[in-house]
Amino acid sequence: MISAFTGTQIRAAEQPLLDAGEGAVLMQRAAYGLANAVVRELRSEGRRLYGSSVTVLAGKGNNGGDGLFAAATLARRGMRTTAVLTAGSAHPDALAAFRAAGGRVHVLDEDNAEELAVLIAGDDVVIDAILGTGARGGLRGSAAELVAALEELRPGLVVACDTPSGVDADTGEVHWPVLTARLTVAFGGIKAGLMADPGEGCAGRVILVPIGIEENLPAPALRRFSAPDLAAVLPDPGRRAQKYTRGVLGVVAGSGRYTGAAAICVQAASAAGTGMVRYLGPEVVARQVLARTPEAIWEPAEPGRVQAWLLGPGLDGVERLQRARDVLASASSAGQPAVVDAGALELLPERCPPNWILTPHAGELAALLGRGEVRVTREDVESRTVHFARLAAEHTGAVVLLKGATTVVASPSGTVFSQSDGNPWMSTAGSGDVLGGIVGALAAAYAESGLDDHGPFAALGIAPDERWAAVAAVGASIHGMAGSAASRGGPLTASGIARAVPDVFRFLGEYRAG
Ligand SMILES: NC(=O)C1=CN([C@@H]2O[C@H](COP(=O)(O)OP(=O)(O)OC[C@H]3O[C@@H](n4cnc5c(N)ncnc54)[C@H](O)[C@@H]3O)[C@@H](O)[C@H]2O)[C@@H](O)CC1
Ligand SMILES: Nc1ncnc2c1ncn2[C@@H]1O[C@H](COP(=O)(O)OP(=O)(O)O)[C@@H](O)[C@H]1O
Ligand SMILES: [K+]
Repeated sequence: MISAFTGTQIRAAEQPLLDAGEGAVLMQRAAYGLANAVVRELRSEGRRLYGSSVTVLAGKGNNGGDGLFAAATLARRGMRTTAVLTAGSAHPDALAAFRAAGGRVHVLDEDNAEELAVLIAGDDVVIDAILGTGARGGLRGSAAELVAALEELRPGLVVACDTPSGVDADTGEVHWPVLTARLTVAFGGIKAGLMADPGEGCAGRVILVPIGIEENLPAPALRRFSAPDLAAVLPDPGRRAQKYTRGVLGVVAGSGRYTGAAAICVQAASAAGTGMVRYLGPEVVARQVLARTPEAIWEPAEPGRVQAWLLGPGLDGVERLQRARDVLASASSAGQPAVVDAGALELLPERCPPNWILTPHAGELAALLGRGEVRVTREDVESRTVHFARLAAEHTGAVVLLKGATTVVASPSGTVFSQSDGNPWMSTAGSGDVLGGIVGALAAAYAESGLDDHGPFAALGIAPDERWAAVAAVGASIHGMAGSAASRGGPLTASGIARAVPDVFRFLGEYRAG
C-alpha cells in the first residue's frame, strides 16, 4: 500500500532525530534527494545538466533550506543557479552553501515580483521551496504575486520541494495561488495532501525520498492501493467455484427516462466478474439491459437470493423509488451490503449499516450533507474532499466514496483511502454507472468471504472496520485503470470503460502470477 501522512505526523517522527542533534543531517538527505530527482528528470528528457538553468524560490524556513542546499549541489554539477528569497531572509547555512557554490541571489520585494517572474520563466527548472509543512495558510503579498505571475507564464520544469507551497499538507486543501508542479519530491513520507484533491492536481508526479525518520512514523492518515496490492486482493474464483459462490448482485436501476444507466451498470457488473446479475426494473428497461447483457436475469416479481445490491443509477419515478426503498429496508435487516448511487442516495435512512457504500459526486455529497443540516455547496465539497467525505461517513454510518479526478473513500471509522488511476476523459455521462457496477460486483464477491481475518485484506493489514472502504477503493481503482485502458489518450464512452474491465483483471492476474 502507498501510505501518506499529515505534516504533523511527519514532524513528530522527525522530532527524536532533531532532539538528538540530527537536524542538519536530515536536511542534507532531503536536499540530496531533491537534487538527484531534478538531475534524473532533466536526463529523462534528454537534456544536459551542464549549462541548464535552475531557480530556487526559497522561503525563510527549513523548506527553503532544503531548496537552497539542493540548488548548491546542482550548481556544483554545472547548472546555472539563481535563488529568489521570498521572505527577505533564508536558512543561514543553506544560503551560505548556495553562495559558496556560485549561486546568484535576488531578494523579492514589493516592486520586483513581475520582473522576477519573467526572468524565472525562462529557466529550465524552477524549484518551489517557499513553504513546507510549517506553512500556516497560503502565500501572501509579494510571494503570492510572484507565483501568480509565474504560473501565467507557464515556466519550465517545476519541482515542488516536499509539497507545492499553498497546498495544505494534511488535507489537500489549496490556498491559491499555487505553482503547479510537474514533480513533487516528498521527504520522509508522502504528505496526505498530495493524494487528495484539489492538492493532488497541483503536485504532479510524487516521489518519496527516505531521510531516516521512517521507523518513527505512525499509522498512515491515508492509504492507496497500488497494482501489487490490487493483484493480491482481487477475487480469484477457486477450482470449485460456481456462480452462486462468486456472488450474485441485485440491481435496482433505470427508469423509462434513463434506460441507459441501468444497461451500463449491469454491463459493468457483469464485466467485473459477478457470478450473476439479477435486474429488478420495468420491462421497457429490462429489454435494453438484456439486449446489452443477455447473461443478466430479469426479475419482474420477488427476486431470487443475492449477496449484495446496487441501487440508484438512472432511478426515477415514485413507483421505482418505493421499490428501491423497500429493497434498502430488506438489505438492512438481512445485513446485506449495498452500493447506493445517484437517485437512491435520497432514500437513505438516517443511519446506514457500515457495509453500505455510498457513491456520490461532489454535488450529491453536498445534497446528502444538507439533509443532515450541513449547508455546503458543490464547490465547498470540491475544495475540501477528505473533510466532507469523512463528515458524511460519520453522519451516515456508511462508507462514502466521493468521486472525482482523485476518488476519496472514507469509512465510518475514520480511515481514508484515495485512488487516482483514471483520466479526465472519464468525466463523461454514464462513467459513474460503470463505477457503481464494478463496486457492486466486488461487494457481491466479497460479501460472504474475503473480508474475514484470513482474507487478502487482512493480509494487507487492513482492519475489519476499514474493509468495506477498502473494497470501494479497489473498485475506484479498477474503474480508473479501465478508463485509462479505454482512453489511451483519447475520448472514451462509458460502455468502453465497461468493456475494458476484464483486461484490467487480466493485467492484474498476470501481475499476481509474477
Ligand atoms: N524539521 C526538519 O529538520 C526537517 C525539515 N525538512 C523540511 O522543512 C520543512 C518544514 O520546515 P519549517 O518548519 O521551517 O517550515 P516551512 O519551511 O514550511 O516554513 C516555515 C516558515 O515560514 C513562515 N510561514 C508559515 N506560513 C507562512 C505563510 N503562509 N506565508 C509566509 N510565511 C509563512 C513561518 O513563520 C516560518 O518562518 C519541511 O516541509 C521539509 O521541507 C527537511 O529538511 C527534513 C528535516
Ligand atoms: N477529471 C477526471 N479524472 C478522472 N476521473 C474522473 C474525472 N472526472 C470524473 N471522473 C470519474 O468519472 C466518474 C463520473 O461519475 P458521475 O459524476 O457519477 O457521472 P455520471 O452520473 O454521468 O455517470 C467518476 O467515477 C469519477 O471519479
Ligand atoms: K514547497
